[in-house]
Amino acid sequence: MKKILILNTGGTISMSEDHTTGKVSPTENNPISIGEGIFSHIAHIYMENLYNLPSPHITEFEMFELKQRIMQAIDEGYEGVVITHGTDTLEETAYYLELTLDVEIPVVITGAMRSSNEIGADGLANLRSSLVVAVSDESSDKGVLVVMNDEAHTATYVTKTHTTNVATFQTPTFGPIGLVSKNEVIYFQKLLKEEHYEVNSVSKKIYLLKAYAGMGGELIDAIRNLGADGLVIEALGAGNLPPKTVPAIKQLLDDNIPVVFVSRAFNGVTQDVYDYVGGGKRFCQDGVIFTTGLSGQKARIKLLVLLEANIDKCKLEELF
Ligand SMILES: NC(=O)C[C@H](N)C(=O)O
Repeated sequence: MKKILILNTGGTISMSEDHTTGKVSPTENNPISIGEGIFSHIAHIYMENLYNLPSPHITEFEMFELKQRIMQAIDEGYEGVVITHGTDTLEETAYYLELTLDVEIPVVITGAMRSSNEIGADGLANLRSSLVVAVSDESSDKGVLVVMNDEAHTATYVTKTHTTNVATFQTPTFGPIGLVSKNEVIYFQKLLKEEHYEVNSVSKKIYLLKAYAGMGGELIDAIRNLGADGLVIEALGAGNLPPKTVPAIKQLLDDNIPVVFVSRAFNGVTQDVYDYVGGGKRFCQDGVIFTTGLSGQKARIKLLVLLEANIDKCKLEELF
């Protein structure tokens, strides 16, 4: 049997509901800890409580420490790692690990939409599926995987699509890459591109803004005044912004602060098509970086990782 490390970081999977008030909160004894015993037929399991944080409390510091802990786990001879995490920011941690870990062993991240003592609680079921994925030899070249609701998704493209539904994690453009049955995972697809960067610090300030009709440049100016290292904007359509934002964007670019556009639309990629004031064509000529299919939160993680890895700013465009 394989030796698997489970790293708990918190989230609903580690919480319980107070049946009288309906409040859901972290408990002293992590309810997921019984998984070590009940799944001992799947793997030799070792469980560690790294944190007990709701995922809105997770920052780049915890992501970095988690990455370091996984690298240490490889030296300790673990053959797979399963991370339990709150679902709100799970996709960001997953993508951070995807970009910063260059490892052969399966790394799987999971969570739950219902706390441990709610009817239909999904935490243990997701943990079981994650262990099935982590012990499979076929999982080793698939990058960091998000396993929820009997599906395996790539960290790069998966996103939380529903506030409460257990089928919340989806990959909008092409679906899950694998399905988990009782005893095995079956893969149907694989990511074409893998990229890894060496990160040894947590120091950059990257901001994320969403565009809207009538938007001006005030927030963009404020972000520049905060000493931003980079800005990601969820732009309109294929990559356009209202005209009043143009001077503020130009100022950022003049100051050599990278600006990345994703689309606020749910599907599709950004493209420099429109040649009007605020149109994507002009922003692209000015030096704004356009992304291919990443969401705002993922593009933010990528810009953060690239800058922490000291990638030359003139290379950023080709890496997006
Ligand atoms: N389902 C969950 O885990 C949501 C919770 N608020 C968290 O992200 O910690």
